[in-house]
Amino acid sequence: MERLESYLKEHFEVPAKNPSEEAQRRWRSAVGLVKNRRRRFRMVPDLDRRSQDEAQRQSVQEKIRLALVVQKAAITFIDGAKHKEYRITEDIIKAGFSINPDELASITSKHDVKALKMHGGADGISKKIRSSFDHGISANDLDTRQNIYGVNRYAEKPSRSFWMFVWDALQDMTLIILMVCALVSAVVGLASEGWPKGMYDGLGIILSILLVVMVTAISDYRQSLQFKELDNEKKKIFIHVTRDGSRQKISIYDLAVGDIVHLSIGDQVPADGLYIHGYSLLIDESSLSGESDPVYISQDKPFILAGTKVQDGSAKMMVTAVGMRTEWGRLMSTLSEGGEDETPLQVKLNGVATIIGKIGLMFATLTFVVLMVRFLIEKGLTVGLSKWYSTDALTIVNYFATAVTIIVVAVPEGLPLAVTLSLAFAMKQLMNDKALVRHLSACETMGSAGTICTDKTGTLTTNHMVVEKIWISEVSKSVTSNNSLEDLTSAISPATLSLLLQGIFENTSAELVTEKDGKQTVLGTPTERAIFEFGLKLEGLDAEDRTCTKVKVEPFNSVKKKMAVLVSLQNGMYRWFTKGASEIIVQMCDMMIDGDGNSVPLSEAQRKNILDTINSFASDALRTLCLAYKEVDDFEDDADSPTSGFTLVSIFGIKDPLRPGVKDAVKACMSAGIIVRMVTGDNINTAKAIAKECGILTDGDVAIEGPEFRSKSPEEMRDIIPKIRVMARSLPLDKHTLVTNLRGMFREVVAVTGDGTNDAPALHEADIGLAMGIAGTEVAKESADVIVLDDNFTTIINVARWGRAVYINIQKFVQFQLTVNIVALVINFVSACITGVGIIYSILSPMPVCHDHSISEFLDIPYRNDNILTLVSQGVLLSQRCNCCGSI
Ligand SMILES: Nc1ncnc2c1ncn2[C@@H]1O[C@H](COP(=O)(O)OP(=O)(O)OP(=O)(O)O)[C@@H](O)[C@H]1O
Ligand SMILES: [Ca+2]
Repeated sequence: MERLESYLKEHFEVPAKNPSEEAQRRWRSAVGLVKNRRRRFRMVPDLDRRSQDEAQRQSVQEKIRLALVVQKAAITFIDGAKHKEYRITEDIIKAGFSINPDELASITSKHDVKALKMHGGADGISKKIRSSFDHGISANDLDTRQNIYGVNRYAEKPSRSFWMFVWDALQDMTLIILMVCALVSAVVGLASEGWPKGMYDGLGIILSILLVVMVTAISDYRQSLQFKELDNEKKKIFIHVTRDGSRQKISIYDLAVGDIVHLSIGDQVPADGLYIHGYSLLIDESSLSGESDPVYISQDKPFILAGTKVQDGSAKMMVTAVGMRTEWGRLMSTLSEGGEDETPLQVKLNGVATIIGKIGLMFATLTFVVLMVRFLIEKGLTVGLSKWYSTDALTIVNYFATAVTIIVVAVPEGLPLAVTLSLAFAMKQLMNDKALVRHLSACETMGSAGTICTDKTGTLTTNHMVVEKIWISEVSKSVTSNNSLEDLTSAISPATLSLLLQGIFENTSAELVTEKDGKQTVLGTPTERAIFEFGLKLEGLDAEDRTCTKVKVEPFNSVKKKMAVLVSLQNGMYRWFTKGASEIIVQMCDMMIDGDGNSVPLSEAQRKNILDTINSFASDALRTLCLAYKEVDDFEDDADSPTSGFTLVSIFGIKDPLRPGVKDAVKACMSAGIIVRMVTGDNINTAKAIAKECGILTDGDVAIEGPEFRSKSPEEMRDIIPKIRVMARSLPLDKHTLVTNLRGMFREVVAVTGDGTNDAPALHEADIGLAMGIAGTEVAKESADVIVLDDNFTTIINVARWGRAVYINIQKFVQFQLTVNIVALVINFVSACITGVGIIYSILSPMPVCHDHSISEFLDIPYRNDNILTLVSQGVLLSQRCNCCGSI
């Protein structure tokens, strides 16, 4: 047993995530006896093909990179470069457009500034494609538009038909041998015993083979449909556009040339386009060109390519090319599906199948030898060995078939596939439970997770934020009802109020939009929406015209934890507004506004008072944000916003209630031995209050702030990490460090949740990365293994449950399958003298049984990372007790 164990360890062990190519090749070559390679390895990637694809992708990338660099150079230096002639066909004119689709596409893909100028810039082009920056396109002529300029889809490989699966199932070596046996048996039988009696044996074998083939093919086919469905689900991406004058969310597949797309941080650009308007838009082109330096996009360099990612900033873009007319489309269509990395369990079971297969082969040979010897002895004793009849040949063929049957029965080909089947089943169920599993192995790994590092905002809380308290010019007020709002407006001077409103409405990334049905809604992140809606409520009481223009915007990101805008005032001055994490903003302030709206120096007592107010808001589990401003005479174009000399305007306390069910989910985790840790960008007191509420933080646990955590030495980290339950004011990098250490120092299996672009490294590093489906950015989703569609912590627990369910069911399945195999083997061998050919056997056997009602119990079953070999021995024991034969 021990030797077997080390054999399995040596050859059949791969890490769950990003296995090395060497490990992947090793186990493949260690798999001996395989009856049907095509089927057995259907679910694992073809490594040669994968490296070919990778090479191809790199060469295409290199071409794009060169094209970009050379084109840029060519346009600057060779001015008179000849342009290809594009014709405007009848169809284009009839549809009311006046630019050729290929020409339009080439302007963006080749960064052709000259051609762009020739067509009158983005403005000129928008007229030629009947779009407008403010209204977008009209949805009425979408079809004509898509007819002429194409649809935003990439050429896909046709999916495999049912008959291809039948063909695959027929590639089984043992089945082929049996078919030959059947033919021989039929021919010889016909010759010696005549029609129809002589046919029976052969026909029997053929029918059984057909049955096995059909059952196999049907199950494989159904599974492939299921995977396809999940695959389509993965590709569903939505994006904001302006169409018919209103902002709406559409699938990227419905995007058409002329659409005005709103891009924000973390988005993947869905089509080629021209930049119209925006703020510090930074684009990461590495997915396309391999070039790792991000580029700033502006009016002078307005070309944005599909497949690139928005690293910072926000912008509006007009689509100029979609689908296969973009470089990205071409790149995507050259790639075949590389295949999903195999899961550790799959690999291990391949090892087990190999061992059993070898035993089976031994038994088969032995059986054949025993049968032959017996036959020869009997023959020698009766008719003598010199006389041979055709019935003898028939007997030998039948013996041979029996031996082959033993192999059919003994090699548990279904074992590795059962993992896939079981995981696929769990994936489907999880899909209904609002978790989209992107990688099969995640489901399996999740079952063994020992730690979950979770976000706070939106995961533990509902993300429906409302401003509940405000502090302004030294008065702190609760503002949940209309009365209290009136109280507020009467307590502060009009000048103060107008400053507050300006700060709210200028310094925001939220937007008031009119939807298709004429309703007005506020778009933006929940925090932004809360403050904006609060502003709207206030404004209703005191309508104020806002007469300043935005000059510069520094969008919010979770590293800086603040955002800033610069507005120009009517008196020729400029004013910076900033808002963000309370402690950070307060540090930047040395003044505050008083009741009359004047800026007065901040005394130490007042500063202390302010910090106390922040803490008291935070202890009520409110999210705190500060708003401040600073007036300046002038500004530099590429300088960042100032970091000192601000005047504090107000502190907001925003309520974000706990999600229902989170408390129970945390409890369930605890009793299952999974530790929940909260890693949040929010204030430590807010974090602590929420953590206590949902049971994550109890007495004796540690809550720490990101900066303090960062400054710890490795030894101190080793001490403190197991105790950390809450990490507040963390940077995305802190999350990454925590995960790396938990995995490295403590060998824990770590699940991590994340939503931001900056969370991507931690999601990637974790054993299981879970991205938020609603609040999460495309970049985060791409690095994750599971997408939590409803952003709910309870869903994460369901993933863990299913992970365990899968493991436990596979345990059961292994036991069952081995019992069947071993019993069949023994019976076949023992009854070697009887030439019965029975091959009615397949993975008909247990479709892993996990029903909804039982799933909740799985977390209660203590998780044991049992060695598969323990299972094998259990299986053997079980088979000794079992006196029924399931297969013959
Ligand atoms: N739009 C915004 N403008 C300015 N400041 C903001 C904005 N959104 C959040 N903040 C501030 O930045 C802080 C950190 O936000 P961050 O996105 O890093 O984490 P989070 O989303 O609050 O927490 P979690 O990591 O739990 O989701 C918040 O606590 C808040 O004070
Ligand atoms: Ca976050």
